Amino acid sequence: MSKQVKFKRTEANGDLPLPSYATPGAAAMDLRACLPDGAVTVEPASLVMLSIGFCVELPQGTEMQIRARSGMALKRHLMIPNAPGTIDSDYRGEVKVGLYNYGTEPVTLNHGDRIAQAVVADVLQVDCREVSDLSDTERGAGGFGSTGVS
Ligand SMILES: O=c1ccn([C@H]2C[C@H](O)[C@@H](COP(=O)(O)OP(=O)(O)OP(=O)(O)O)O2)c(=O)[nH]1
Ligand SMILES: [Mg+2]
Repeated sequence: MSKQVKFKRTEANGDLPLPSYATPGAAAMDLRACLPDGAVTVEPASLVMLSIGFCVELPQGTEMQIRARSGMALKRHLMIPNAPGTIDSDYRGEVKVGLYNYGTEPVTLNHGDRIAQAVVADVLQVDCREVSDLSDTERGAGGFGSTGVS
């Protein structure tokens, strides 16, 4: 059985449907903008924080990742600066999406527009232990392109 995520509607959200998966195989559920005043315009080089109209309760051991929808990011020039946004399993506040307009034109968003998508994923919370030596590997300390380009 799939895990359950609880959504609590905010006072400002009278009508938005629950986030949902657009297709049976979708990895992420779409999140809509809750804009009680109807619309918001994001000016170039400006950031808006939009509510999705719900608070969430995630199962312990999971997180929600707030990711850009490709069309929003690549065609409408609205990116999520803190991508992926992290929703902790113990967070009970309103889920918000930050959108930054990196284009040159203002972008208007309307109430109910699908502004982002959310993946719920398992997470490991580990014990952090300090040591004086780490195990040897073929890579060692090589990184940042050390294995070549092509
Ligand atoms: O895009 C986001 C990112 C975060 N949050 C909420 C849920 C998350 O559980 C909480 C804290 O987020 P994060 O850990 O990324 O922020 P922080 O700067 O580390 O703040 P804190 O000290 O509260 O953890 O803020 C959102 O609503 N949207
Ligand atoms: Mg944090």
